[in-house]
Amino acid sequence: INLPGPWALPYIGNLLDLQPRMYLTLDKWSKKYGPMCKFQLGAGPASVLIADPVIAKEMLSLDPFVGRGTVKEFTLFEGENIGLINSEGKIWEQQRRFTMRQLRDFGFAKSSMESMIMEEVNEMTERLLAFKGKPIDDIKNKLSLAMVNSLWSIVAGTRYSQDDPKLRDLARQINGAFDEAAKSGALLVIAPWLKHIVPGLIGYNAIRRLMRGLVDFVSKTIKEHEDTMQEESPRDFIDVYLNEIKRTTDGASSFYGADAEKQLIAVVADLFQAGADSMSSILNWAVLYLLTLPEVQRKLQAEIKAVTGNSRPVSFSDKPKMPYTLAVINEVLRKAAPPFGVPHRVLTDTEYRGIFFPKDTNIMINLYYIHSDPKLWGDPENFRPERFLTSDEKALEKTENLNPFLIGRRQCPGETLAKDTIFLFLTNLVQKFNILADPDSPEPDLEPAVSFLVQPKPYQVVFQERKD
Ligand code: HEM
Repeated sequence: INLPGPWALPYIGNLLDLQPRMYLTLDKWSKKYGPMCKFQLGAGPASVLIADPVIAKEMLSLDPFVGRGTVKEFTLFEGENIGLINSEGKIWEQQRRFTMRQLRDFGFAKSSMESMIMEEVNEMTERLLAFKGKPIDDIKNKLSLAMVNSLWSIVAGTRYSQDDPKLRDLARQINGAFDEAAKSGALLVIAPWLKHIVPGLIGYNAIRRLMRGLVDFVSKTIKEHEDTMQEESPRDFIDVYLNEIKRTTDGASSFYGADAEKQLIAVVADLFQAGADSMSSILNWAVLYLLTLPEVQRKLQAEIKAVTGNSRPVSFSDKPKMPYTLAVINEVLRKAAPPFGVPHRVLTDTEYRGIFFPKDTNIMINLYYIHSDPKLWGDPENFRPERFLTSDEKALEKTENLNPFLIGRRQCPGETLAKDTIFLFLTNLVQKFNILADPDSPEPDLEPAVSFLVQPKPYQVVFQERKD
């Protein structure tokens, strides 16, 4: 591939350069080599890093670039590219179209999506009130459980109390899969054959155990649905999906026959793996930023009061009247989106902008670079929600430079749900509480923890009930 890039070692390529914070190395390369550069992950196909929002938008809308780069050891059923995240071609199109329609219409729910999310917000509020203003040291886990629960009630129709061990296990499995990927991913990428020799040492056993646990949990839930569902009144996503399987007579469809239920397991697991951690990480950052920026918090609280009088909870329908709140959420997404998206695979040999991309090339979008490029943002280092507002601060300004959900044909199908959930959680918590630093703890650190994604380091936070 005729592009500039760092010099790569045989077999391991640039993997050693990527430690400990991969996104910082990628940032350095984009600064040095420009909007398109190449590097090498292990002995596999070349990777191309895109650091320009116009090129990203153009490429990701083209058919040859919508494949998915997947390490087969990390897939739910090892090596089977089914479900949503890892599938391609016809299966991907069918499963994605169906899931997006259900997430959008949500016509199958007994109660609306809003009331399901509000139930979680209310439980969270109760739990925070119980601390009576004492510092909390694991807000990450609390948010993560709330997000798993919120997704679970939409997909599987049930919610658990936040103390329920079943829910805790599910959350741990999902978080665990990401952590294992971060810890041992490099070796599995360089030398997947090591799994036959030292499977425990390179994290292979741990990842497969997690995936089996997830499959078991989801399979049991599906079985319970089959035993109790009534075709004419589906209760949740799983019921609607089971109906679709029954209805399908086209033998070529991925909703047909014995394999269809496996697809369902993979789709449900994918919704959790993609949705729970990413939403709770963004909310965790939002809490951390508000804790360090009292001015932003006060302005947010003033807008909430102007719209609701603080005499009722905030609801979806308030959104159009709350541009500052939406700008705060945009600013958190700009700062804390998945730093290099989710990799794509080139499906066929392709020429683009005069450059030849062989089949299987790995494409990564450098969102961290794009979201912190001074040419696009002026003062990217500052947390300044006003950058997303018109000069009178009465409306959101359109921008093509913010792409936390990526863009094009594989764009995140959970975007609306994620934004709505974050909106309801954030506004209703800030309406009830002042989010404060613990005066007895060191000042929180805004540098992300070392991990695969960008997560805040653990910190202490006080939720003080508002009396005003
Ligand atoms: C703030 C929260 C979230 C962020 C920042 C986020 C971001 C992303 C990104 C960057 C991608 C890769 C898109 C691509 O490959 O071009 C993605 C894919 C995906 N996301 Fe999200 N996401 C979030 C929440 C959710 C939620 C709540 C769900 C589920 C309801 C979800 C489900 C998915 C799925 C299934 C995919 C794979 C789509 C495909 O391959 O066609 N995401 N997300």
